[in-house]
Amino acid sequence: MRFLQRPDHDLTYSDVFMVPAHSTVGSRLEVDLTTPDRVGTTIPVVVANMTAISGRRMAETVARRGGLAVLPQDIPVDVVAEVVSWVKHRHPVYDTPITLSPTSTVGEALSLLTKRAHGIVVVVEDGAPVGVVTDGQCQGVDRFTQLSEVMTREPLTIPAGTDLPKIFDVLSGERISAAPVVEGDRLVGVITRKGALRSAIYTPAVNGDGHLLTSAAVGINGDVAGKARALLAAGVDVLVVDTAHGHQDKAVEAVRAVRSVAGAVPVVAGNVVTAQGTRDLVEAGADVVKVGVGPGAMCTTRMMTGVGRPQFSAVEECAAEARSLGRHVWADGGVRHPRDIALALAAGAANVMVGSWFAGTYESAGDIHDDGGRLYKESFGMASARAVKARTATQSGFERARAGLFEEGISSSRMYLDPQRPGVEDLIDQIVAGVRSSATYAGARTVDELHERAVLGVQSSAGYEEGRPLPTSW
Ligand SMILES: NC(=O)C1=CN([C@@H]2O[C@H](COP(=O)(O)OP(=O)(O)OC[C@H]3O[C@@H](n4cnc5c(N)ncnc54)[C@H](OP(=O)(O)O)[C@@H]3O)[C@@H](O)[C@H]2O)C=CC1
Ligand SMILES: Nc1nc2c(ncn2[C@@H]2O[C@H](COP(=O)(O)O)[C@@H](O)[C@H]2O)c(=O)[nH]1
Ligand SMILES: [K+]
Repeated sequence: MRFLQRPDHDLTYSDVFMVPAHSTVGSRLEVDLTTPDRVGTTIPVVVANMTAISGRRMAETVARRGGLAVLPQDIPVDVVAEVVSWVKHRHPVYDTPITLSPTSTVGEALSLLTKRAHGIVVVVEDGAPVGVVTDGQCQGVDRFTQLSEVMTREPLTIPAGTDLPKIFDVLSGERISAAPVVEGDRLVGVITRKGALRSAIYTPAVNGDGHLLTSAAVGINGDVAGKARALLAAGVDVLVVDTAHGHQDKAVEAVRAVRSVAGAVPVVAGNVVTAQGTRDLVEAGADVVKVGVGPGAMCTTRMMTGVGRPQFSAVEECAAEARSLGRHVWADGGVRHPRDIALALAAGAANVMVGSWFAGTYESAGDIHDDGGRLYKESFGMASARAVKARTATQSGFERARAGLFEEGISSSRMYLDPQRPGVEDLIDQIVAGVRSSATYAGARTVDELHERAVLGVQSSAGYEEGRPLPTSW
């Protein structure tokens, strides 16, 4: 990566733009976004380890499209083990169905429909689909109405293994968006028209056994090696050592402890924003260093402490150091648009963490709320009073109150679902389209080539503003 003119101050994503270069890449579909960090992701998207965002549905859905979700350090190990096992038993192509019985109610169906983006409840009897219910069929009827009264009977089903373009055509021909997938008459999944298209374009992130990839975070306090061992025993494929200030002795010790038990499992550690911080974590055993202090949407660190670093420059410096040591970085925080991910990769990141942007999706861990017809989810920072209270639940009242004094995050924010893109896969489509296109503008076929070839400039806020679309006249 090079600058047209290297600036003498630090920059964040909005400060920079990429200049188009001569390209021999004939199509955006020629771009391979497999990440060079060797964790197994086929797109550069990692869901941040935040309690309001990263749970089982997020992990399953994102891994199916080639990304990875990190389960937060606050989730008890036995729950992580259960989630990991569940994710690993999901189908790499078909979505997990929402199932109810013919005597279940419309109210139950409505409360479950927003858990997943595919938009149908499959009504089952003895494991076989006997009906399908959509949101439309639940409107205008009493919430206690039984599903047998509103469902479409003898629904169209797709035999498992059917060719993906054929599924797309069949669903288009029948003018339906989703159908149950069956082996014999047994329900094994759901597929949507968009899902068939996506499965033809994306490659799932899987481990050596072909199971969807999983990851979990461990903090730096307590028995770090013991917790890491337990996570490994649960089948976690990528371990993340997670703390606000990764460049402190305790964090370095924690990385050493995790490395000593991790074997061949990749160890990610952070957060830092300097070359020296990167080097120290690599020397302690990190395969990947997580970069970002203060850019997160839920984060008040910079306002509380004045500490942090504009994210583009932080990623650039840390990535250069990591790459010189044969390692990589994940850019963590501050991503609001697909462009930010392209720019993080241009700066040298191998993968990019997204938190709050994904909070406003069906698949995030929180409950859905309705604000006068606009759906939203509540999100909160992992250093907020709310998260600290949960994390310190086993400590004395005094210790909890003392920990609560050091909050550096928002306890409650509303993340609205975009009606055009309510599912995390909709956002992934947008990200992947943007980043593939960005690579072709740079003449790059891979993530590494994007980094090597990118030419960047620094823009004024007017320059940034010019790039935004204008929905009304001026
Ligand atoms: N990327 C970012 O900008 C930030 C991310 N976070 C996220 O919030 C969550 C909680 O992280 P964290 O607060 O590290 O909690 P942890 O539970 O991981 O504990 C951090 C440990 O480090 C010690 N410590 C020393 N200096 C600091 C410091 N400046 N900030 C925080 N801890 C310090 C703490 O001791 P003591 O409490 O006695 O001081 C404590 O023992 C994590 O998920 C983290 O990623 C939080 C802040 C910034
Ligand atoms: N200072 C804080 N940082 C936080 C907190 N919770 C999460 N985070 C960091 O943000 C990123 C995600 O960034 P986003 O812009 O995509 O939301 C996450 O991975 C953490 O590093 C917090 O309470 N305080
Ligand atoms: K912030």
